[in-house]
Amino acid sequence: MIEIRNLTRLYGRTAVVDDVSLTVDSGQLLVLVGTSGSGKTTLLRMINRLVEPSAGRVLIDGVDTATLPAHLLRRRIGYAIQGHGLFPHRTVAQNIATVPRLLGWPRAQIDARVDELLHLFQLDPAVFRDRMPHQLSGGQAQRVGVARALAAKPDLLLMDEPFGALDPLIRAKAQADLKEIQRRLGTTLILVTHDMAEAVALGDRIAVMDKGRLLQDDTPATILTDPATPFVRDLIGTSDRALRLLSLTPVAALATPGEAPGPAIAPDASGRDALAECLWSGRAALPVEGGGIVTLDTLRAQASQR
Ligand SMILES: Nc1ncnc2c1ncn2[C@@H]1O[C@H](COP(=O)(O)OP(=O)(O)OP(=O)(O)O)[C@@H](O)[C@H]1O
Repeated sequence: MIEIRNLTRLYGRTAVVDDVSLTVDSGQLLVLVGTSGSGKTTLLRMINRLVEPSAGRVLIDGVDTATLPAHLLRRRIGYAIQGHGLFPHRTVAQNIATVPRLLGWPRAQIDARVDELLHLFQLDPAVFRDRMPHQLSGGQAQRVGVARALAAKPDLLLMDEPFGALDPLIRAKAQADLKEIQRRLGTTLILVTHDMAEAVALGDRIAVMDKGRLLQDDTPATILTDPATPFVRDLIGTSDRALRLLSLTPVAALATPGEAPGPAIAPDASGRDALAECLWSGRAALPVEGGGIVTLDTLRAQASQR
């Protein structure tokens, strides 16, 4: 569990992070959103002490991080940034191996871990192990950056706009992969993004910042239906909030008894997918694989402010 207590960072007399308190449970994915310059990166970097707080504390599993040497703390916390930050003169394998080597893992264990991660990110080790960063595409480099952050199996992973440079298709795939990996490994994850769709797709919780202050910290559904301030409402955007809300719910949770004609939809598709299929095929109800139907009426009720 991460407990951020009254964290403040001053530059000169300006508080760029201003008395922020937040708790992130183990295994949770918290997304930090906010306008440019609102203090997201500074808050993130105070957690691994790349930036020292001016006031306040960070506790990881009850231990005050100020009591640990900063370089040891950073080896325990994965950190991935936009533009990947790979070491340009080291191979992909050497980049991924950075923290395990610092931690003194045996050679064979490091090699096995590098291959495991390359497979996980769909990069064939035979092809990519010995490549240099300049021989990678932007998307490949970014995946290697995330693999490096995960290498030593950190319990906590901090990510700052990790998918910023990816095209929309690869980005959606990378998001799905990350969520799956995070669930499987039970990693606690704090991720900064500008992209509200990404925040809604990934976050167990979304924390909204403005001018160094935390405005709201809630589930995506509550942020969408009950924004705490006009700023939060504007940030999440009002035009497609109904669709975002639908994207949060799997069809299985919307199914009701009954029968409907036409091809069935998968139970793990989202309500948004179901709506799109209804509109596209001109149907008012779809059968759900495994039983039941999802109707336009149910989708309409789900998509409105409750
Ligand atoms: N080393 C520094 N010295 C002085 N001011 C700084 C320093 N680092 C950050 N700031 C200021 O602190 C504020 C918050 O910056 P921060 O990078 O945390 O914001 P952000 O929300 O991550 O922004 P973005 O979304 O644009 O990355 C900005 O106004 C920035 O100019």
